[in-house]
Amino acid sequence: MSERFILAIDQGTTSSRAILFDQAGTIRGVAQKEFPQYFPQDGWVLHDAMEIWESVQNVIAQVIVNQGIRVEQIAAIGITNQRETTVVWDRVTGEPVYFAIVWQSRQTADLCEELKAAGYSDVVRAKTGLLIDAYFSGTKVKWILDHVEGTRAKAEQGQLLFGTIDTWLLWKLSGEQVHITDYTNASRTLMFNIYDLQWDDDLLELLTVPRSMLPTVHSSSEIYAYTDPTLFFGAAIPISGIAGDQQAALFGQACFEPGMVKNTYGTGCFMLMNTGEQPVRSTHGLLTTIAWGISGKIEYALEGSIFVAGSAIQWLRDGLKMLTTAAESEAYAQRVDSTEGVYVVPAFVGLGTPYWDSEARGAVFGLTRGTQKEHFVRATVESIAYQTKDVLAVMEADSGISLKKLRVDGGAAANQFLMQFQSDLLGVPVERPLVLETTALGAAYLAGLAVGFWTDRMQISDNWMLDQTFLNTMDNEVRSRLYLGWQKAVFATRAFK
Ligand SMILES: Nc1ncnc2c1ncn2[C@@H]1O[C@H](COP(=O)(O)OP(=O)(O)O)[C@@H](O)[C@H]1O
Ligand SMILES: O=P(O)(O)OC[C@H](O)CO
Repeated sequence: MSERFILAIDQGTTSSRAILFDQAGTIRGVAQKEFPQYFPQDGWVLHDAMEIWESVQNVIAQVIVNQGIRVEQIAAIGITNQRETTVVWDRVTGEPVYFAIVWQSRQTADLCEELKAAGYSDVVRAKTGLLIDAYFSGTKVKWILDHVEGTRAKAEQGQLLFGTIDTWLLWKLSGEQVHITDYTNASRTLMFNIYDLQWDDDLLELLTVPRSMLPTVHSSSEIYAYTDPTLFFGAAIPISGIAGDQQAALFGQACFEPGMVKNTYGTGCFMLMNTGEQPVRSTHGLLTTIAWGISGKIEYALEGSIFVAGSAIQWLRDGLKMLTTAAESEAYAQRVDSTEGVYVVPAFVGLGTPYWDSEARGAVFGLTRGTQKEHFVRATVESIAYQTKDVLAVMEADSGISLKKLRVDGGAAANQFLMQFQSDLLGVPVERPLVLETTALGAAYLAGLAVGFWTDRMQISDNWMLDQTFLNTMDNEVRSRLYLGWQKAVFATRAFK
């Protein structure tokens, strides 16, 4: 019999990918497609949900054709997705009623300030593990119903559906039959109680979101539906794994034991620590979130969220035209020994953990007549590592665990300079696995476990393979001095409003 594969769909903030994995967890085919980003106003970030769906169909077809496999060789499909991004669509026409409001978008910041001023922060945190912030889906749904003509009446009549991107893709892949999400994605909506595992009526009332719009919430690993045979070469393939991309990366990195941590360097940067069956409440701006729910058991994670990481490199490339590719940032950074005191704080859409400051905007400090492009690029790359240090400090404080090593992944983890600087700044080893696409791998594992392609987590842990370890080479004194400069830069950025 011919070899079989799991197909992972990784629907990220800037691109969609379809990746074929074999049983060893090795990548056997990749197709990727970027899609347009829309920035219509300061701090707003939108996608077109139909463009996302088209990009996903495109990469699935491409990977099948390019690898020359038959669809019957795909044992199952796993979906992983940019989280929180909100789509509202008409259940009859299947058409979105508005753009997808992206997780990064600040367009509901005012509404969040109102909710905070009215004293809802504690109740929201107690139920959802989250803070009131424009990042999460709840206020985005309300924004659509409040601003897009005719939508509230339709929603109240049960005509509209809400979904994060996993739900939207499952709906489309299943031939518009199935309206389901998983625990990890539900836990990012601001409407889901992560302790009793239900949509929360009080929060729905607060956000004026009709319950009929919401998907049913399932585990992260089970057969949810089969692909519509009219879509992909006539095949009905089981779709059997769903997780938000950061939780999928935690799974793909085989961080199965409490205390294990991974950091994913993509558009944003997200550090998650597995806390096991015990949800840990943060006092420093970390989020309590569902790591996954499998076979009736929920496991939790602590998360630090950085809104702008790899996208700062895209800004250098597309906005400032300083680079032609993101990868070039490494060579520029290495061409100088330091930034000569330049700091870039890429708070383009505010700051996440631990500051949660919606109003902050990007800033540059320490420019002199001698500042060159190399210093500027290096400072931008370094900002990703500094933000990570901010997050790690509070992660250690809240969990009581001091980090022994950090597992890394995501597109920007390919940057050798960044990884070395990260290890130097944290003072701990940084471990990069052979497969950097751990987000997709995690979704593949979740899908494969549900159909018996893999048997258990032990097999998955055995598949994890090291590519490179980066060891600290920096003096304590230098580290303290550099970090103090960063802290001053953040302070000054936040003061400028
Ligand atoms: N070598 C590199 N150095 C720095 N940044 C990089 C490098 N390669 C990719 N990136 C950045 O990583 C991001 C892409 O990573 P990816 O994991 O695909 O993100 P996402 O899933 O959020 O779309 C982009 O923002 C890009 O600018
Ligand atoms: O697209 P990424 O990989 O930056 O991930 C986005 C996150 O899921 C947002 O919460």
